[in-house]
Amino acid sequence: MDPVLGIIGGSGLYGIEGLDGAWRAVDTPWGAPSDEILDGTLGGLRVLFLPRHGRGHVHDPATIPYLANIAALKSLGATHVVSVSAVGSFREEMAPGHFVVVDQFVDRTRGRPASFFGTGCVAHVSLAHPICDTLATACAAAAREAGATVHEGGIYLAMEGPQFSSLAESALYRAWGCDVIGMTNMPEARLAREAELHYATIAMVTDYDSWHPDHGAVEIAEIIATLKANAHLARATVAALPAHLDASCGTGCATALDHAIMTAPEARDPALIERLRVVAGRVV
Ligand SMILES: CSC[C@H]1O[C@H](OP(=O)(O)O)[C@H](O)[C@@H]1O
Ligand SMILES: Nc1ncnc2[nH]cnc12
Repeated sequence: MDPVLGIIGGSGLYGIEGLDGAWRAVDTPWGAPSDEILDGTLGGLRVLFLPRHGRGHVHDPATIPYLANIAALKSLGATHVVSVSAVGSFREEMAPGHFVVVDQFVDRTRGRPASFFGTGCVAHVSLAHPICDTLATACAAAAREAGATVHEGGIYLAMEGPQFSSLAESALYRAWGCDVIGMTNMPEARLAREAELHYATIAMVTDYDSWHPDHGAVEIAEIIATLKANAHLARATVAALPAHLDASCGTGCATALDHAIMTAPEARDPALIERLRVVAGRVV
């Protein structure tokens, strides 16, 4: 099966230059995604682009329709999903303007729907390695080719927001060993794994969060300025990605549901099973 690349564009990335295609409205059993999806071709590969916050930045981190976003990409045939996200940094060496291809998450979000499964069909997928190793390698190679300074590996702390962290929280997350902070990659990564999609994140550092003694509080103006200054790198990275995509996977993303469903076939809720066909049709 040829790979189909879904790209979820975060803050500052609401379109993709050079992606020839059409915006398509998609509906899912979990409602509409954040926006229409740009379905087109880039570098000979089918690419599906979805602006996470919607064009014009309409959705806040807590109310982004994460389930619909992942279901919509899956229903259009995505096999891989790359998140492009703005983050704050907890490390001096991960400076504003740098890209971090993260490999782990700590999830501090609260109350966001975080699973396609539930009463009537219970499933437990592994999230020990939430990032697809092969896809992350491709992201790092593409970002380097684009001319970005790239850090391979890093722990992304997903906070609830929408306010930025307090100084005490920032110091605590840093002491925990986290590397970058954002508000959106959870539950997105959980849902991508449940939908058996290869998922990776290119985190673009926009600021030093609030722990840094030489920098003041996080200001949105600083973040937007850094995003604008590095937009060309994000665009060039996305353009370079198709050539680096490798359909192989050592993480087991595409078979994540093989032994995950606990509910006996005769005890399953037919209505939930019907909805699940969109994301888990291989096993339900
Ligand atoms: C514009 S700063 C805060 C905002 O940016 C990040 O979103 P995304 O991952 O979609 O780029 C961060 O998580 C916040 O939602
Ligand atoms: N410092 C920060 N905290 C949370 N999300 C962010 N996105 C960009 N910078 C951030």
